[in-house]
Amino acid sequence: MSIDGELREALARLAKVDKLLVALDFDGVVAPIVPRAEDARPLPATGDAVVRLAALPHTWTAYVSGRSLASLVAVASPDTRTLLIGSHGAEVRLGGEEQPVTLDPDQRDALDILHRVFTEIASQAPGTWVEEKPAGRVLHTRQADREDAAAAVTGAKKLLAARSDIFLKDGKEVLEGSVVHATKGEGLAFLRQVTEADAVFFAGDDVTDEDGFHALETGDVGLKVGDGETAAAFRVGSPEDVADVVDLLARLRSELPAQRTP
Ligand SMILES: O=P(O)(O)OC[C@H]1O[C@H](O[C@H]2O[C@H](CO)[C@@H](O)[C@H](O)[C@H]2O)[C@H](O)[C@@H](O)[C@@H]1O
Repeated sequence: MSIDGELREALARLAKVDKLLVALDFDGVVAPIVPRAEDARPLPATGDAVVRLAALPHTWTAYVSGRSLASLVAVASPDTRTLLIGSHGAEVRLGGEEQPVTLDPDQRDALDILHRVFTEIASQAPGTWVEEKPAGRVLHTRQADREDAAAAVTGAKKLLAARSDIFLKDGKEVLEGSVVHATKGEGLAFLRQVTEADAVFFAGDDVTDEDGFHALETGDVGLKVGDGETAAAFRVGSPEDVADVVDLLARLRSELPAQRTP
């Protein structure tokens, strides 16, 4: 892909900041969307650029994902330098050290109810299935007939409408439910704080990534992948394009004289 001039300029500016955080959503950004969640894998070019960035001084890389940490680690195989935000902000791994989510008794009861509703719906809608996370459940509909998928999501939302302790989010052919209120915006703000980054690059493709784009500040760069409304300043079409962008950022930053000596 030829990278648009304004995006190229923004990357060149970003590459020069003292402390840089490069944060990427996983599914649909680092890894192309696939029918089965467990089959998603990073594009090699993106994974390689992330490793090169993480090796540079004053440069942090992060995956900011809706997946549970366990699922993210299984599919992304990140090295321990890459910071991880899982479950849309509810789980954190810094330097290989996990800060797992803990649930109180009321949240555990709510998770049981969420599990029962989603599994009951999935048992009646062929092609749907339920993914388990420490603080939530995901009703996957990608492999279902479109009418069955829509009916399953509508039915689940109706059954959970009165629950103020279960937070629902629409995603790409999924309905996510969580008993912990967390957003990628909070996840990014936390990473900005712990890394003391002077600027942040964030790329995302889904509606839940908009919380991340809204958390960006002056001097940051937001990159939307694919179609749909966005608060990001820049847009590319596909994960393959993201690979080109992250590779360019890694090259620009590694070419700076200050980056050559750790
Ligand atoms: O925030 P992300 O890293 O993008 O995670 C969002 C959800 O991603 C996964 O589901 C999505 O990707 C699957 C594999 O490509 C696809 O089959 C599914 O339809 C997508 O919605 C993951 O399974 C969820 O837990 C994440 O929340």
